[in-house]
Amino acid sequence: MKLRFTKMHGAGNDFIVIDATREPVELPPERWQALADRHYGIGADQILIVGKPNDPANDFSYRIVNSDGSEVEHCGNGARAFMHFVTAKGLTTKRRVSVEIMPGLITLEMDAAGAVTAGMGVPVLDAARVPFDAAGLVSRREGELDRWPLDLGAGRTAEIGVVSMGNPHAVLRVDDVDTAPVTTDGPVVENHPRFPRRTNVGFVQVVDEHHIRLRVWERGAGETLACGTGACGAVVAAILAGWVKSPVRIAARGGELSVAWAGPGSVAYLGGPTAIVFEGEVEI
Ligand SMILES: N[C@@H](CCC[C@H](N)C(=O)O)C(=O)O
Repeated sequence: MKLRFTKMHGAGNDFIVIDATREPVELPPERWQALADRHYGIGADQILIVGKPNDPANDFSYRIVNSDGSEVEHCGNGARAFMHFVTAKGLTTKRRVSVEIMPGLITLEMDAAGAVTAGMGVPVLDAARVPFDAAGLVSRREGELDRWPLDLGAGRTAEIGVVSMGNPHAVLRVDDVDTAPVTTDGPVVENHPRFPRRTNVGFVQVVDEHHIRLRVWERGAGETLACGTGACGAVVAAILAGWVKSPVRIAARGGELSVAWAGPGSVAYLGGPTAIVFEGEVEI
């Protein structure tokens, strides 16, 4: 059987997008993993499955699968690419759509010039709900941010903030993202036993009060060229700590994102580029 797909990216975070609005598409995790493989498959950081809403009051539903085959809660660049996709494919003529994802509803908006802003939901700041197991740890409070000492083994400790954007994020401040231990400490933090659902790991360099540089080691995908929920998690942590003020420009390796957040209890908004790269058909 053949499956039609669209290859997209958002600031270099790349996706296989599948239209499952007419008929559902279900594959086992190892098949998704094979499609995302960069040598034997199409290649992608995530697979986005566009579906019909469960509640007819909403416009769409949307599932996200990491390149390791794990299904996850949220994907910020994916959400922006999603809006671009449903518009380009004529699945909607609306400029603003409500989309069901695992943690709840998100709202995506496209302006007349085609730029998409994703309402990413209200960040969860309670460590236990990230989820992060802080039992027995004492945090160092910086502004409104708890910075937790995380044991990395071999006598090393990283100081992390934790935020959930629906999916979990650990945020570390570094002096220079170019020399940060993203590919070595990233997987250690991702799989740390204090994160029962694993975590995404953001390494933040503050450039000035409206500008950060960011590299993200993504749960289930490794380092990506940009991460939208990672950008939101990093900006939320950085605002709480008093390092930056909203709105914030995020320089990622694959392009520039922007995040605006008015503070605890408010929705975070994500902007940035998206593109369709090619269309294809694959045997499944
Ligand atoms: N690239 C994404 C995040 C995708 C999910 C993440 N790897 C997770 O496991 O939570 C983004 O743009 O947010």
